[in-house]
Amino acid sequence: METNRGHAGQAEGNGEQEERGRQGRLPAPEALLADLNEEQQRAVTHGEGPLLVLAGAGSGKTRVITRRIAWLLAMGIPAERILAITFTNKAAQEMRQRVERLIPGHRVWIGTFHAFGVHLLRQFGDRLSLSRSFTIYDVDDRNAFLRATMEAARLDNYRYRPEGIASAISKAKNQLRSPADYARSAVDHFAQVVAEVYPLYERRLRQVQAVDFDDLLYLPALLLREHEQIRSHLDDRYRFILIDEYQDTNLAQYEIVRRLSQDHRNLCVVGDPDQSIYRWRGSDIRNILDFERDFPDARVIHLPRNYRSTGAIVSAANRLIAHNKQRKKKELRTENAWGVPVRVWTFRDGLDEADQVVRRIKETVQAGRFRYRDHAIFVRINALTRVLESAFVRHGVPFQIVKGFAFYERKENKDVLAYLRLLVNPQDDVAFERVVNVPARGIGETTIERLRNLAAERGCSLLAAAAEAGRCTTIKAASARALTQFHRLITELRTRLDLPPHELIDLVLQRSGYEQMLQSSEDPDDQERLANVQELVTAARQFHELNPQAGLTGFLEQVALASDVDGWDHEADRVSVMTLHASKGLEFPVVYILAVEEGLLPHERALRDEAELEEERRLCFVGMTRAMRELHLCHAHLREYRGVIRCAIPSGFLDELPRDQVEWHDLTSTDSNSTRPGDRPIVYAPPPSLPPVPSLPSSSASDLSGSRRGGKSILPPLHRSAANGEAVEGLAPGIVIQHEQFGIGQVVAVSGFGAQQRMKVRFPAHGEKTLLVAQAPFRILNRRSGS
Ligand SMILES: Nc1ncnc2c1ncn2[C@@H]1O[C@H](COP(=O)(O)OP(=O)(O)OP(=O)(O)O)[C@@H](O)[C@H]1O
Ligand SMILES: [Mg+2]
Repeated sequence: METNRGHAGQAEGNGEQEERGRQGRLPAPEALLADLNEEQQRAVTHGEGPLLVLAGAGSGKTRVITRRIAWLLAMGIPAERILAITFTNKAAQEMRQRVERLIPGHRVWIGTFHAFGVHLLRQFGDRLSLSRSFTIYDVDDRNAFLRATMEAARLDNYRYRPEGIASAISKAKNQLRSPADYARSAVDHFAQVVAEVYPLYERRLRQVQAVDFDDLLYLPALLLREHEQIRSHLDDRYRFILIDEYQDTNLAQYEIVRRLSQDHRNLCVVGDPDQSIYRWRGSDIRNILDFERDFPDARVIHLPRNYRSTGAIVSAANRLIAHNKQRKKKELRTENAWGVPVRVWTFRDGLDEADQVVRRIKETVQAGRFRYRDHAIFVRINALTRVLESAFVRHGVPFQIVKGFAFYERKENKDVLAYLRLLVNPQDDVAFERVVNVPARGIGETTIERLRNLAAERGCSLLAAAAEAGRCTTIKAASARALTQFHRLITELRTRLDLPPHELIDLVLQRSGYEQMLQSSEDPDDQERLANVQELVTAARQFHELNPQAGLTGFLEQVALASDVDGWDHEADRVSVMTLHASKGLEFPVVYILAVEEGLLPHERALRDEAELEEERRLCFVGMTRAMRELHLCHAHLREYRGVIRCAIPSGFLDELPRDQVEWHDLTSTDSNSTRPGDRPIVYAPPPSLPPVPSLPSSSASDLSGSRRGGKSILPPLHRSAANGEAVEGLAPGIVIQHEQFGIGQVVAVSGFGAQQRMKVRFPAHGEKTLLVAQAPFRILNRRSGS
């Protein structure tokens, strides 16, 4: 019996050295090497000069970084001379703790590139006319700000959406192209519009003392490029630089690294080109492939052995990735046991897939083979988690969906955060506009428009203009009063900036009337919103306890830098659900990858582009190589995606796995869960011209329900509630049903109870119908995703 031998979580070992560290004794340098193989030891003990560790998944690269930090410290290198960069804040936190266990009390700076960027800008931003209290705009803020910039410059009459222009600017920054660089190469009309907007956007951002997310890399790169004194100071300060997941650096990150390791070339990077999955965000795999060209004297170390996964998993992953043409040939090897075969599961539809996977996990846990926390489910896109959520609830299985910043993206929390941002940076016009009339203060859009004009005339912020509103003839007296009151509120609150962040949030909630607004609301959702903003107070308190010196600015910074995986609690005994992208660097005893289907994995975006297809294959490879003991790949015949139910074709990636080593299980018919090792799955070929289901005329929709394979319907039987006259559980607006006569439709309203329960359903081919639930012959097909 396999009893809880695996561990889930951030990969990188928990050897006995760490135990020793916990007991407070500093390990002798050699003790740090005991549980490393020869190549790892060479990497850890490498002296000065550039070092590239190029190695496959699960071969101990992250362990090398952690151990090398400890080694350098044990060799007497002062902590402040070491800089370690990880891919997520979560990974940084883990690494910090692991080093802490080896060398208690160390103070090495370990964080992401973005956090390092903030760190530099808070120190040296003044060289770029940036005050210490600058605001960090997230994507929403940035888009709103760009829109406002275009409106102010009367550039909003083009047919291009601000989001499109914003992402072109983002790309330019990641490639270190200034507005002038961009303008020089702008040929088509879109590029010319971008070239016109980009400098205005930059100028206005600086006026309001804000930076966007890309600036956190772009500006430090400029700083290091243009201020030699600062560059050489930092180069000297960070004598030893270590970077994990180097294959996913972009040009701006690369520039920062290069500039910091010019005089002291003690740069150690580790990575795996087969795991480069952020091309769409500007990552450039060439950074790792060209390392030897950039540093001709670099020492290159390959780690030969995978410690993470069973032989079966390693073999399957090897076979998949071998199909990429743009790669250096390399094979993972492991000395671990072969283990159980990789399994491919075929389901009827996505609902069935979620249901059966969750059920299987529950059975495995009940049988004592693994814990819930040993399991992870990966999906290509977030939208697929919705169906899983209800399956978990139905089966009473504890789970966590790793979408860390969703909490901070809730409207109410963004409102409260906007108040805080405005307190820290009164120039922050985006924050001002967000909260000036929340709660309602009788300040309408016309007033705001006039206030914007006033601010533009005076060349001041909206908040400063608000103080003067009374003197502006175009603003109505009542609105002007409201504006000056708002100005007074913010000014008063600003005098309390010395309070710890959670106390300040409390004060803001009370004084702004925000709490009162939610408390007195009749809307039941507002009670939940109230709970959320109170949770924000808790988050701030916890932050303060851990970082008593960081203050409100530190808290806002943490919020701004939060990424998906940061909210993940790897110690909780829950099944983890996350995107394949978020799974990078982690490991779990049991992994399920859902919806391994054409259009999802590989994503439809990649179907026509060979380079993108290879990136999708790498993404699949990353997911597979997270598994330590068991790997399950799932696909279904029907998949609901973007509110449309489609026939789904198994991913071509499944065909690339070693057929004789993978077990295929077809669960599309209730009586057959037979195992046929070595068999190909029975591929359900959809009729060639089948359009998305909801637009089907009802006759073809019933054809679909009659589709047969092996003599069995591929859909569940019709729900005939007339037979028992009961209300149907789980019926709610948004749910997609199939009616015997009207075909597929979406529920728009449900009313009444028991035998009297009615639902209003919109049928594409028949319009809206109100039906008595207990009488209607229908079945629930699926929830509508994206609703
Ligand atoms: N020498 C070793 N002996 C035993 N276990 C090891 C050794 N080196 C690494 N491991 C273990 O192997 C697993 C993978 O290590 P690690 O996460 O460092 O690999 P990686 O190369 O960083 O993987 P990835 O490419 O997925 O980021 C971890 O559980 C780690 O503890
Ligand atoms: Mg790693």
